[in-house]
Amino acid sequence: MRLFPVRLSNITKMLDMYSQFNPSPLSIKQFMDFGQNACEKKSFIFLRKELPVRLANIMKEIALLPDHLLNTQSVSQVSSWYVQSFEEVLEFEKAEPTHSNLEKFCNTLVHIRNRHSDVVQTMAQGVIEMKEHQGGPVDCGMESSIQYFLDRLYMSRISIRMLINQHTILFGQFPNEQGRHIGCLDPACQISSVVRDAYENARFLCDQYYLISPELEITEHNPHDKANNPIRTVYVPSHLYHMLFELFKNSMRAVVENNDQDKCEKLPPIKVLIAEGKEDICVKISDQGGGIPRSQTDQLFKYMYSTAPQPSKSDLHTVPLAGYGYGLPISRLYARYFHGDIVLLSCEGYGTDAIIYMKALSDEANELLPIFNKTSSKFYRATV
Ligand SMILES: CS(=O)(=O)N1CCC(Oc2ccc(-c3c(C(=O)NC[C@H]4CC[C@H](C(=O)O)CC4)noc3-c3cc(Cl)c(O)cc3O)cc2)CC1
Repeated sequence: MRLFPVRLSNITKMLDMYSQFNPSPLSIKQFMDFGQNACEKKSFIFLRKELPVRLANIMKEIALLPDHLLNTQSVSQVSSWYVQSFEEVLEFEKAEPTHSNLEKFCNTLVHIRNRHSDVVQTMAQGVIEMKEHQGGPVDCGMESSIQYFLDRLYMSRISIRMLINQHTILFGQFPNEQGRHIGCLDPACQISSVVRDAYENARFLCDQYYLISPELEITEHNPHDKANNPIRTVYVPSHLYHMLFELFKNSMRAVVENNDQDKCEKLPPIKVLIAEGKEDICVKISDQGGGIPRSQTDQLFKYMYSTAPQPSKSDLHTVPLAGYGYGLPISRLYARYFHGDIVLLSCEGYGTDAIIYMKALSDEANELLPIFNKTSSKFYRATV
């Protein structure tokens, strides 16, 4: 994207200024407390500073990428989206919080969210362009710096979309159609319902492609609740759904492809345990899909996972359980975003357990945000 000198120097100056601030992480409790007595002016005042800070922090890292990645058409496109969005938010830097400006700000956030909707696919395309341009395999130093960068880019993107979604849902066109939800947060998210929802949708794809799918068994364990009511927590249901949908697709692919259906009438079921402790809420997905060697488990979290097919649009209908090679790493980012995690424990020859960890207490579920500083910059210099 060619920028005129005056515009370029202005952006550079503003980037340097805003990237000197550290992003301010919020906890799920803070999102909830604010949302219960939501004030649009306060949200506007906070976001017109916090959004440029988060944008500037990741834009400084985009600028540090190696030229043969940064100069690909796709990564240049992503970079220009960030520049445009950064400039659009800065137009409100000194604006009065009038009704008209608040409405314009909300519309701008919707526009920015839509502009960035294809960042993940476009970055995947950029990595492919870089590999094609290089003509050979990417060395492990380059792969680890790309892994480091993409983890931070997508975590930053998750956090920016969380802030935008909260503001546009709370103060947008339909503020009163939320029921008990506070923005995209559900204060009483029933985990087993999200599990069933994700399972049914993954099963639909599995049946479409393999004409068969494993059954689901759910067990809940909540030692603090004698009545053993369904376990609920304050969370973003769409984040939990994203993680579960990816993990169910992987389990179904392994179970169907690694069980000889001629020999056994039924496929072994996928078993899900939901457990609530004092510190963690865990969702364990256990399958008998044959497992993977311990030496290969880390590979599954790599954005450049070698066997992940790079589907064309048509492929996504014909090979539905495959992804762009980003399903698992991004699912782990969703878990880590609120200080949880996803862990894979595979027993080669038998099957795999995938465990989603979430914080049980909303005041411990703090955003985990990438911060641009000398340490992160050194990482790029060291491995490029
Ligand atoms: C980057 S991504 O997120 O987009 N994505 C990651 C996922 C990948 O697809 C998959 C899916 C399933 C599996 C798989 C196997 C399996 O396949 N075993 C048999 C091979 C074991 C190695 C063996 C070899 O040595 O090469 C060759 C056979 N066994 O256990 C699992 C499994 C994995 C996850 Cl993560 C899980 O949650 C549950 C599971 O049961 C592997 C790969 C698409 C790409």
